[in-house]
Amino acid sequence: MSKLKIEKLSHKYSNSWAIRDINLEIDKAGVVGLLGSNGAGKSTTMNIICGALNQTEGHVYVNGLDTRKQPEEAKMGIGFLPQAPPVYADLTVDEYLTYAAELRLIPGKKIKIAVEEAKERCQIAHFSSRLIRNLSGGYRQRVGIAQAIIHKPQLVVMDEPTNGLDPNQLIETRKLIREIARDCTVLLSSHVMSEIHLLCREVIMIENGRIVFSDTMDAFNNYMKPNAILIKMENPPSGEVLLKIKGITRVEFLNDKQIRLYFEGSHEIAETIIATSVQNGWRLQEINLEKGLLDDIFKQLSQSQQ
Ligand SMILES: Nc1ncnc2c1ncn2[C@@H]1O[C@H](COP(=O)(O)OP(=O)(O)OP(=O)(O)O)[C@@H](O)[C@H]1O
Repeated sequence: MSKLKIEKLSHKYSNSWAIRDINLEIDKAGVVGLLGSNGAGKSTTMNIICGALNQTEGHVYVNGLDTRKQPEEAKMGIGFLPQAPPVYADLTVDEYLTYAAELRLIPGKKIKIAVEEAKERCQIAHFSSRLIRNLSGGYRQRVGIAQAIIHKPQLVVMDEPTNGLDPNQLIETRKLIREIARDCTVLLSSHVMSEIHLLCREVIMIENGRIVFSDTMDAFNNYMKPNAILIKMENPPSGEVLLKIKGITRVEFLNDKQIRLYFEGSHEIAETIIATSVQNGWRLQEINLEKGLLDDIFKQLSQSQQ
């Protein structure tokens, strides 16, 4: 049974759609990244998965349970770290985690042990009686993560968990997330591509409320690399001659002047093609790396990181 299954999920705020027709299924442990620029729809999707927001259309199943029809049972299997950690600054770590355990309906006798275990896993036991307001951002985030795992859920949803952390805190928090994901699925959102690369086994990319990519990290790496080049030559040679250029793996004639060349290796292939064309009088008129949609996505992502 899949840990998380989403079917035709859409959500509308007043009269505009924030997410549209999201479908996905996750059934293994590990970190799954939800990648998208600001406003792409990550938080909306996560809030719906965790029952903090009711969707306009579609279904979410956690461990096979429909989150709208059986919300209490479904929520037993979910831990949630929202974008702003839901901690109370005036409570100590112990007081807050005890409260979180009660909210999660952990039986009274088992609360103490659940709090101790969560503190141990998040390495915050030495701060048990410290007021949360006196913790650094990184440790406050650890307390947020501790409340998300206190009931040992199989699915932990974290909305931009490393946002605003300094470089040291970032490394430590990512390490902790990796450890947590050893025995459960962590669905983590980020608008930072490098973070997704570092942490995730699978990637779901969302733009303008729609999934534009969903596959393994390896497939994502291949998808991100442009591997075709479109050229136009006045006097092109045969395909066999083009295949002799180092790195070219396939030649596709689109018409007698336009050709798509598939290649392996670096983008310097463009320079090789230009030089070879000049030497042989092929009269190259146009040359473009083919990336299509990705250019737009990258532009948006880089803008959102500025
Ligand atoms: N409460 C709201 N009322 C109206 N529109 C909203 C509301 N919350 C989000 N939106 C809009 O829905 C879209 C998706 O927002 P969402 O917060 O889900 O994106 P996100 O990918 O999480 O972005 P960010 O990284 O900035 O949090 C955006 O256009 C946003 O402006």
